[in-house]
Amino acid sequence: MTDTVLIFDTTLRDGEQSPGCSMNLEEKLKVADQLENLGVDIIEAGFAIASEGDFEAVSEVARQCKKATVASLARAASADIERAAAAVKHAVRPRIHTFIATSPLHMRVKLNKTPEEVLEAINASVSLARNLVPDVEWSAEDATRSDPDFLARAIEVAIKAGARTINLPDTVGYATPETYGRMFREMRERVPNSDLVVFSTHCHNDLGLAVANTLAAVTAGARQVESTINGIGERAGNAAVEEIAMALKVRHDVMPYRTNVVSTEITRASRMISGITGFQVQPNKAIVGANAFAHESGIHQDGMIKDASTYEIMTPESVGLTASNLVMGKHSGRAAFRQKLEELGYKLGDNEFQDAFHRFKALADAKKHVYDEDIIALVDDEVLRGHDGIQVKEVEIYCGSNGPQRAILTLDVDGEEKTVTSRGNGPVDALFNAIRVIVPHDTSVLERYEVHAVTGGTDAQAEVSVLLSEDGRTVRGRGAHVDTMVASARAYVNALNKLMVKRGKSAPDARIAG
Ligand SMILES: CC(=O)SCCNC(=O)CCNC(=O)[C@H](O)C(C)(C)COP(=O)(O)OP(=O)(O)OC[C@H]1O[C@@H](n2cnc3c(N)ncnc32)[C@H](O)[C@@H]1OP(=O)(O)O
Ligand SMILES: CC(C)C(=O)C(=O)O
Repeated sequence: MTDTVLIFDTTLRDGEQSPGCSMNLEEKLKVADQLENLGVDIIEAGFAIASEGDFEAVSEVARQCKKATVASLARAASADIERAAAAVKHAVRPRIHTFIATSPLHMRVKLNKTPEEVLEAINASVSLARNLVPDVEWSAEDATRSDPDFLARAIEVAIKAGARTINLPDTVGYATPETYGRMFREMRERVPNSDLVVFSTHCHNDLGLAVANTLAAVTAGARQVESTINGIGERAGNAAVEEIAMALKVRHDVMPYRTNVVSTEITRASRMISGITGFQVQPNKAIVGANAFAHESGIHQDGMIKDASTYEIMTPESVGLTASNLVMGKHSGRAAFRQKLEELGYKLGDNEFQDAFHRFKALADAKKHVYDEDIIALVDDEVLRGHDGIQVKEVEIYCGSNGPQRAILTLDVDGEEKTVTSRGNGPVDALFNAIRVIVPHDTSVLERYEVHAVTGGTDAQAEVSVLLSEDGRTVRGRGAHVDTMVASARAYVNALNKLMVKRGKSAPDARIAG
């Protein structure tokens, strides 16, 4: 059996299922490009039948990818499978990933099917998919709560119908490393012809065990792992690609398997995803958290000075973090800024770079020290709104103890500038009221508004995060600026742009006030 573990990245499908985590086409193409740089083997680009937008995204990712296999998810339904086939057909290596639940609960309550009907559906769906593409993956949704005897029969049917990859998801994050590993061993042993297929993991993190379960299954013979950058995904998320790849690299002594991941691209990928989705990585997150290579206490610092291996089991460089001696300030030029961005894991296009550089200069004028965290916030902010149809042009706020507070706001709505003055119960309320006047969106609700300082000091940049919901859809927006009110306007408008995309309309629709 091969020692190579294939990485199936589902950031663009399961990752995008995180509430508030939608990506537009341009962002998905950018992520797919970085996933190829990272060396993932398979990119699940979406669920083609879900919407026109998903179909277009899968099709365009399929056209763009040069090395990776591109997959689309599909239910056990002919319309889903045909749509998936049409979307992936331009890929160098197309794959259809079809699934159906096999647990008694899901079959009875959700699918309203008998086990025999589910077996028929597996046979029909995998056979149809195999007629359309040579590479078919079949998943037993909720495998870990399925009856092992039935699961074995279902896998046998899928293999007979032509599936090349058999994925056994822990859909609700219920497994433990022992039970998950045992399931793989048992299925590999008892299902006929199981040596002809690749077994795959797909772990959710409801109990914080997603990576541990994934690794247990690899030890038990799985050779494909489904995972996402930063572990984003439905509910508590999926197993994190970066954690799996580094665990296999660092503990090769006890897990003698390899992946094709280029580990030095990890930081870049992680920052790109948090920048695009607005999901910040928790500081103590393994591998990519801000504190993953930080040492604060004296004994640790003493050890680090003597020999870094006293407290570091991998080098920051191995995950793409490079120590910098570039001090950035208002006298820095483009060359230093470009170098700094590279060190921080960013690769920007020419226009993005120029815009980011101008904003960096403005920031350096306003702020005494420009720290790496400032540049990260600034660039993430730039990446976020490069494609937005609605842009914040000017913000003026009148506030203080003698209300009512007032905001004068100018937005650019698809090339046309609109200015309004609004009042509110505090400056943020006044500002958001002004946005609502220019772009009416009465059906959406502001669920959350959060502010945090990027660095210490009273001249620190504020990073604002906003969660808007409408008809069960949630979107998250982020904005950063030395002025908290400007950051707030940028965050709200960023969320609003995403909401427009989710509604499937272009930003400046008929509902925009004159
Ligand atoms: C575990 C996972 O992550 S699975 C992937 C989850 N991702 C998503 O659902 C995101 C995209 N989903 C969507 O856009 C929509 O749910 C769609 C387009 C797929 C379907 O939309 P709708 O037709 O309106 O159906 P709806 O979402 O209300 O219900 C799902 C239907 O699919 C059925 N279904 C669920 N899984 C499967 C399956 N694997 N095979 C066949 N049918 C299935 C359900 O039983 C239900 O059927 P019913 O309407 O006859 O009761
Ligand atoms: C469709 C499958 C692979 C899935 O996402 C899950 O079971 O969590």
